[in-house]
Amino acid sequence: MYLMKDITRDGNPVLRKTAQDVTFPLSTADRQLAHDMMEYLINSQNPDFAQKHQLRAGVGLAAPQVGISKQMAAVLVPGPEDDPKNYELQIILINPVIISNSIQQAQLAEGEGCLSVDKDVPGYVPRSARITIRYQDMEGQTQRLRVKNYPAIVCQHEIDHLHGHLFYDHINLKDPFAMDPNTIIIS
Ligand SMILES: CNC(=O)c1cccc(C)c1Nc1nc(N2CCN(c3ccccc3Cl)CC2)nc(N2CSC[C@H]2C(=O)NC)n1
Ligand code: NI
Repeated sequence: MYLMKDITRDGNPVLRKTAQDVTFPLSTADRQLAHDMMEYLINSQNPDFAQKHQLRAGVGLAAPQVGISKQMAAVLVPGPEDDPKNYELQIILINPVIISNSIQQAQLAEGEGCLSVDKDVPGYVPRSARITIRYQDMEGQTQRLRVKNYPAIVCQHEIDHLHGHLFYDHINLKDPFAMDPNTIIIS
């Protein structure tokens, strides 16, 4: 079970490296990694458990954030407020590649946070509103996933981690809240 002490923080070089491809069949360690990352997200989204263990809530976690420079990320986007466990997206992405993306952009109304970045970095993080991801599943089967809006933003944030990018790399430092008219604002 991961705790916040297991999460690498900005400044650790592992967060700025391109992670290594995962090979198949998955090793026991790789399977455990996938399980533990998803388990962290589930635990972090449980207010009582998160409070008890002082976990920051997240909807995505990439292997470099637990110090493992491998192309693997977990995404857990809750369902609606009244039924959060009816997840909008629950997936382990292995060797993910964004193979197409919309010109249309989207950004979170309140900017982005990251478990590996302790400071708040205000500003819009413009991303593609819709993307198609080619990835391998736990059995090594190549899959394609089309996502849009919030799940798309989360997937892009996590895939960025696999290439050594952090969310604030995308903030317009001259005008962090620059409003591009045809960018979808997601709240
Ligand atoms: C929708 N709220 C906003 O956007 C947002 C709103 C305000 C400020 C910021 C700064 C925001 N930004 C932001 N908020 C989140 N969380 C909101 C709370 N939530 C959560 C919290 C408690 C229980 C269950 C859950 Cl689910 C967990 C996720 N997550 C991300 N990111 C950027 S993409 C990867 C993802 C991530 O997991 N970061 C750790 N950004
Ligand atoms: Ni992050």
